[in-house]
Amino acid sequence: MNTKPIIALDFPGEKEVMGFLGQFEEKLFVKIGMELYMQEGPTIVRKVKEQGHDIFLDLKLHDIPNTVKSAMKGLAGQGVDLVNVHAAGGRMMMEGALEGLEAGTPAGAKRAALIAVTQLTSTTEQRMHDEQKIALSLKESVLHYAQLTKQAGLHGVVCSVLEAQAIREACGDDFLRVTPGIRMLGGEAHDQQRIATPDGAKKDGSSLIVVGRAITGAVNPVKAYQEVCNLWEAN
Ligand SMILES: O=C(O)c1cc(=O)[nH]c(=O)n1[C@@H]1O[C@H](COP(=O)(O)O)[C@@H](O)[C@H]1O
Repeated sequence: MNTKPIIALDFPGEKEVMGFLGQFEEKLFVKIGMELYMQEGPTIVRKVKEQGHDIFLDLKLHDIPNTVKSAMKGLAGQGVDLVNVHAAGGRMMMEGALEGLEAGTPAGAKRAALIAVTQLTSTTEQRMHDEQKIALSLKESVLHYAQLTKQAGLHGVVCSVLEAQAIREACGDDFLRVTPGIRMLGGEAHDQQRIATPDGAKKDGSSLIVVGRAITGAVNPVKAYQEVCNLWEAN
C-alpha cells in the first residue's frame, strides 16, 4: 500500500478538485469523502483515477449486512484502493462488506483494502459516554472495535493517533491504523478532538495519515503538503 499522506479532497465539486490537483506535479494518495461524492458521484472517482492518483473512497457505510454487502459490490467496480465502513455496524455487517467487495471486484483487478472506523476523531470520551452510553474508556472502545474488525477479516481501522500504538500491539503491525485528525504544531483543531502532528503520528504507530484542511486550506497547498511529507517521512 502507498504510504504517502492521504489528502482529504473535501471540496464542494469537480471544479475545485481539479483546481487543487492541478497545482501538483506528482501522483498523490487522495481521499474522496461524502461531501464530494454526494455532489459528483462515481464520475469524480473515475476522473481522479484517470490522473493516476491512488484513492481512498471514504463513504463510511453503516447499515444492515445485506445492504452494505450490495453497496460494496457496486463500489468495488470503481477501481479505488481503500474503502471503509463503520465498525459499529457489527461483525456481520463487516463480513458482508468484505464479501461484497470480493464479489464486485472485476476479474484480474486488485481488490481494494477495507477498513472500519472505530470512534470518530471528533469524539471525546465524555461525549462517547453521554451520547453513545458506552461505559468503557475511549481507548478501550477503540481497541474493542479494532479487535472486532480484525475478527471480521478486514485490513485495519480508522482511529486517532492516540490509540494507534495500542492497536498495533493488540492486532499486529500489518493491521492498518489510518489516522485522521492531523494538524501542524499549533494549527487550528476545527471540529477534531483527538489530534496529532504528522511526526507524532509516525512516532506513535500510525500506518497512514489523512490530512485535509491543514493542506487544502493553506495559502500554498503544495508547500503545506511537502511540509507534512517531510515530517511524516523524517522518522
Ligand atoms: O474516515 C475518515 O476518513 C475520518 C474518520 C475520522 O474518525 N475522522 C476524520 O476526520 N475522518 C475524515 O478525515 C478528514 C479529516 O479532515 P481534516 O480535519 O480537515 O484534516 C475528513 O475528510 C474526515 O471525513
